[in-house]
Amino acid sequence: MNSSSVASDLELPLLTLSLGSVVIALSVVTINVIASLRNEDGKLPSLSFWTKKAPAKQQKPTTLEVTCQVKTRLPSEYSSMEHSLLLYTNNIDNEEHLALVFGYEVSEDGVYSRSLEGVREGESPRDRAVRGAVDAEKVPKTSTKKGNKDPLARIHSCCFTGETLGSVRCDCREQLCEAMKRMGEEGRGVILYLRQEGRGIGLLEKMKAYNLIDQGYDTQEANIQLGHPADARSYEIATAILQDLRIPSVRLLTNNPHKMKSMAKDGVVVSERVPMIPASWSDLSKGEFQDRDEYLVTKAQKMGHLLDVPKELEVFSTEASEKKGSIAA
Ligand SMILES: Nc1nc2c(ncn2[C@@H]2O[C@H](COP(=O)(O)OP(=O)(O)OP(=O)(O)O)[C@@H](O)[C@H]2O)c(=O)[nH]1
Repeated sequence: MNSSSVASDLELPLLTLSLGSVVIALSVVTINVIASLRNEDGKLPSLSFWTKKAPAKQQKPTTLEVTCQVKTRLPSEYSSMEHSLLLYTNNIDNEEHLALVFGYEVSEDGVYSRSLEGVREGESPRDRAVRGAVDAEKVPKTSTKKGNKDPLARIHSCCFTGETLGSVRCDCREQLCEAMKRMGEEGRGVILYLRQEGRGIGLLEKMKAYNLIDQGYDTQEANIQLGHPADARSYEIATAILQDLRIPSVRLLTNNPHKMKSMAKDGVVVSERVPMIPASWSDLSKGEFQDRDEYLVTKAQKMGHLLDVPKELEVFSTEASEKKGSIAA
């Protein structure tokens, strides 16, 4: 027997041995994997589990798109003029944001929604009427820039407690009514009614914030105590809606400088800021204050709102911290 035949005699059992170990190792791994897949009742997952594809990663769209889905005429007791209520959807959030347009007009230089009035394939005249669009042949083919005074605009975040329930913890209802009244008087204007309850933190968290306010925190501190930013809103949807409405430039009804900066950044010109001064602040001599006065003082003194605080209300800047002190103790 030569040395090479001894080597080949040894190689075969060694190879068989290693293949055997690999097979055993693979079986142990398979048994463990199957065991880990069993449900609590010991059964293996159904066929759909094995055939299900991994969920595609949700890509956030890079370009914001807003679409007006429907428009309707709305006479309101808050204004001398009826307005058009437009409901928008978008590709960034699932909210139905709204625009209240005073002086909606489908004409070459009018304010109207491009996305609503645009001709959609296969739709009948009735379909157009149901979603509130004019007859397709009435939509202008060209457009010219309006030369008139810029329309009033307001970006308004919704407030269920103030607007629906009449809460006086804030001035939201007064601001909405005032904006509608002024736009009715001018015969033009647009309110962008954004579904951003509680400065973007939602009703549940806003109600918790109210309880903290009742314990002595102010409106800004309450948000922060709950782990939220003082203001969680952004306004790019408002700008996109204005662009859809062919409004390049506005007179913005606001005391909030962040809204103005945001408009300008996204390409809408704010040619003028029209302040919103609470009606009750014109005469505080009776010394009758409401919760919202303290709220507005905080906005002016801590959140950058452009409001001159009357001297009668300066008491609120120190009172809150004293109350908090007593809670901490
Ligand atoms: N988190 C929180 N939200 C509040 C409180 N009070 C009112 N809000 C919300 O604040 C928002 C008020 O929005 P706006 O009136 O549009 O905004 P603003 O920042 O006051 O700016 P201008 O009114 O334009 O000057 C609404 O979403 C309300 O629900 C509060 O104490 N805490």
